[in-house]
Amino acid sequence: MSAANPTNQPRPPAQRKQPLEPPEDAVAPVRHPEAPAPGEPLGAHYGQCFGCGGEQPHGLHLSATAGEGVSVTAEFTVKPAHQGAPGLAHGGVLTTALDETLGSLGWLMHVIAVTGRLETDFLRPVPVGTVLHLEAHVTGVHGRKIYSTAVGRIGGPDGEVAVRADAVFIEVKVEHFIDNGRDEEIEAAMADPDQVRRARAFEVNP
Ligand SMILES: CCCCCCCCCCCCCC(=O)SCCNC(=O)CCNC(=O)[C@H](O)C(C)(C)COP(=O)(O)OP(=O)(O)OC[C@H]1O[C@@H](n2cnc3c(N)ncnc32)[C@H](O)[C@@H]1OP(=O)(O)O
Repeated sequence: MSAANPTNQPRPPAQRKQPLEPPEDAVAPVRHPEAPAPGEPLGAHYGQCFGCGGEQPHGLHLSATAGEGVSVTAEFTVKPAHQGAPGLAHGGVLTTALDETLGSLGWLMHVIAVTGRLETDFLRPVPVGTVLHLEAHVTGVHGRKIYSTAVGRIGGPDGEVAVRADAVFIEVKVEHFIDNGRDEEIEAAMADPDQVRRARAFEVNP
């Protein structure tokens, strides 16, 4: 009997861990013709997002920039509110930074996708005050599954690798949010006067 599966019953398919590498018949990701140009900041997809929103006082305020192909770079400054051990970033916060960076790749394909599986490797501790430089790109697309990978470096694009992650995001329709999110936030987001942000949330066309 294993600790991860104490009853040793076979898991139903939906609960089985899915591979993080694209399958052999995966296709290359396609950059949308109207995606932001390389070097253009992506901005926040939602003001209240803990990862990128400007309206979350203790959020990460991560800012992502479009790269070549289907890739992004991002920066996140570790603040005292992000500590786990004294003076060091919490691992869950670092995973959030990776998740947010990977999540922003969808906008380059004009696809809405949510994290299905995300695996983080923590290679170096990250002190408070660090500017974590992140890079993420899509490695393959298979149906609704988007495979991607990200790395976080200390101080700049050539800094020491502190964290890395592989992920599978699953493409969803906007109903995923409308049907599952709390009404008051959904209604406020739909009334967002920022047209780009609203388009990114609700009017994304494949
Ligand atoms: C307000 C709106 C704002 C929006 C702005 C943009 C948002 C950006 C937010 C960014 C914030 C940062 C990002 C965040 O933090 S996003 C927040 C964290 N993530 C979530 O909350 C997702 C919760 N999970 C679900 O809702 C469902 O389970 C989903 C939608 C994921 C799938 O349920 P659904 O019933 O739809 O799918 P299906 O069962 O028919 O499967 C379809 C295919 O997918 C494969 N599969 C399924 N699950 C997994 C898995 N876990 N790993 C790997 N693969 C998986 C499955 O094998 C199948 O493959 P195949 O058999 O076809 O080969």
